[in-house]
This record gives sequence, C-alpha cells and structure tokens, in this order.
Amino acid sequence: MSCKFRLLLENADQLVVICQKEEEFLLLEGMQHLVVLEKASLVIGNDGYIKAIGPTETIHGQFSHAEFETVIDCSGKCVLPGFIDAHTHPVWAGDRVHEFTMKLAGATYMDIHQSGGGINFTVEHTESASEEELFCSFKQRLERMLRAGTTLVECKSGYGLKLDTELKMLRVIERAQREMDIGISSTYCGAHSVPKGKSVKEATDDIIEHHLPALKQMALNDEIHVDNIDVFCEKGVFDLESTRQILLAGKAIGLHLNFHGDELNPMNSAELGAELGALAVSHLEEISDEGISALAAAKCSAILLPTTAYILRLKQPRARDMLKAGVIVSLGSDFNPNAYCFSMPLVMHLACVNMKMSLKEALAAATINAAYSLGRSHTHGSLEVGKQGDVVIINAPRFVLTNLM
Ligand SMILES: N=CN[C@@H](CCC(=O)O)C(=O)O
Ligand SMILES: [Zn+2]
Repeated sequence: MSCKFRLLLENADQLVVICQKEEEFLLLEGMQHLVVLEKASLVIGNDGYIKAIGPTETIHGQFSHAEFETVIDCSGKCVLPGFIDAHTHPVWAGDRVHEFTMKLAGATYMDIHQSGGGINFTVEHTESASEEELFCSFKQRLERMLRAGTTLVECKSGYGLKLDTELKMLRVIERAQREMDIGISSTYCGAHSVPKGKSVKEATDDIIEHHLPALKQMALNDEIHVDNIDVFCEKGVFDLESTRQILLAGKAIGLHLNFHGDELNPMNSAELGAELGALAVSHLEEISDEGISALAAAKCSAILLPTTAYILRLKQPRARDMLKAGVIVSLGSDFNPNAYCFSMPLVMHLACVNMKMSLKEALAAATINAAYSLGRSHTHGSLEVGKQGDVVIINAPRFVLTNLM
C-alpha cells in the first residue's frame, strides 16, 4: 500500500457510518440502529475511496508514518456520508413562477398541465435553449446541490420528449458527469408527458421504436451512458399499459426501472414496479395497501418526495405505513421548475415534520437507501472501507444522541 493518502479526517466527535456490514439498504429496524463512532477518524486514498475508519487512536497508530495531502481536524464536528438525492429534474430552461400564482389561486397541477402549461411549458423553453445554455444553468444547480451536501444525484431528462431534445439533455448530463465533482445517475425520462399532437399510443411507439434503439446505439458507441428509465405513470399522462410497455423495452436494453407512480391518482404503479423488478417507484402519495405489500416483497424502493406534497398540497406519502410494512424508503428533492429545492437537509427536515419520519430514518433514507434505489449501494451511501469517500462535515458535535439509540 502506498504511504500517501489524499485525506485524513481526524477526531470527529461523531462519525456517522450508517451501517458497516455491506448492507444494501436498511429497513425500519436497521434504521433505528445507525452505526455511529465517537472520537473517530477516516482515511481517504488517492483513488478517492475509503481506506480506513475507526477510533482516533487506532487510526493514528496505523497511519503514523503516512503522508496526507490534506488533514482536517474534526474535533467538535460530525462527519456524515454525502447525501444522495434520488430524484431530480435539473436540466431545463424557462421558469414557471407564474404557475405558482395560479396554484395559489386554486389551480391544481393537472389543471395547469392539461391547459398546456407545466411540463409542456418547460418542454418548449428547453427545446429552444442551446446545449451550452442548458449546461450552464445545470452546472450552477449542481454546484448548489453540492454546497447543500449532495454528493450523488439522480438526474432525469424529460423536458425534450422529441428524440433530438431528449438527447440534447442527456448529453448535458453526460458532460456534467465528466466535468464535475458530483456523482450522477442518469435517467432517460422521454415518457414524462405526451407530446402535443400525439396520442399516448403514438408517443409510446415512438419511444420504443426510435428513442430506445438510439440510446442503445449511443451506449455502444460510448457517446451517452444512461443508467435508468422513467415514465410518468399517471391518469391523463401514461396509463399503466403504456408504462409497462416502455419500461419493459427499457429493461431489454439494460436500464434500471425507476419511475413516477401513484402520485395524483391511484394507478397500481407500485404493483407494476414490483411485478417488473423496478429498483424504485417515486411519489406514491396515492399508493394502495396492496402496493405497499408488493413493494416490500419485491425489494422495490419507495422514493418519497416531501417537497411535492408540500408545494402541491397533496396528501403526504404514507412513510410510516411503508416503513412498518418493510418497504425500503428513500428520499429525493424532486428538484424541478415546480418544486425548486436543492437541499437534502431541507428534504430530510420535511420528511421528519410532515411524513413523521425520525432523524435517523430520514438520514438512512437519504444515504444508503437512496443509493440502493440507484443501484449504487455497493459504492455509496455509507462510510465503509472500499466505498467512495463522499463525506459531509457538519459544524456541530452530533447528528444523533447515541445514548438514545
Ligand atoms: N410528476 C411528474 N414530474 C415532476 C414534475 C415535473 C414538472 O412539473 O416539471 C415531479 O416529479 O414532480
Ligand atoms: Zn419527478
């Protein structure tokens, strides 16, 4: 082993490891027992991966002859894994502030959507924006997410709908993956809305016959690498059958299934996600009891989005029922022109206050479980040797009271 390392975080009051047995996710019981080391240190190697973690004295002894590029004294501070934002729509042009006024006056999300606003408004502005403009605003948004402690973020396309604009968005995401110091999981969301002038069937066929083969070819050419496929499964958008067809076609080209469901109307989306082997379904404000059982049995994560229920005044997702039933609960900011939130700390806060999750449950949902929902829990979501060294240092001595655990 080389004697040069990138970073030593020394003597943290609390080092919140989350879990230490290579767990892929935590369920209700595991969330109550997050692993927290006190007076502890952590070493990150030149490759960016965690090399050692343990009591300050032990690490001090083991690395007494090592050289570190940077040493940070974490006395009086608390170290957490970087937050993972499991659901965002961050590439777009054209704000929708006027829609907030309409909503305050009583319009619903679907009223606005059906009158050509909402997603379709953003689609028009994103189509006319240049790739460079989209990249610049996206970059600023990612920088703000990083400043709020997010180190891995799921980023969707979905304001293109036409193949060309979807590819423009995915190229912008790909460029950020290469150029920026934030981890990105890229999601093709061409079925985010039915394009003007097309029926659901025509849109579904276009995606299956043209978009997905193009993505497959671009992956083979090493041009664009997409991780997940998403569909907005909702009354008046993509119904259950078209959602199934699109997801199956995405699965056939190797994409993880991770889609919007049961948000405004009960659609049996959770049941569909479980049946198809989806990694995750997002929203779920209108999930059924059967949907909850199906997610638990299939180990399909529920990505809950407290900002959406807040801004649209929807009923809160049933986080407690899901946790009790054994569902893998994750969190995301749902950053988009309708829910303008960069901050996973705020998302965790809303999850606690509005969805009645505990601090520990919210942190596990924003780290190891969010990593699971993106198929990344082998490398992200906890501070374990061999995982990526993504950390947040907070200027406070504790995240949790260990004697109350
Ligand atoms: N519900 C569908 N998609 C987004 C909203 C996108 C938009 O309104 O632009 C969501 O997750 O909340
Ligand atoms: Zn969304």
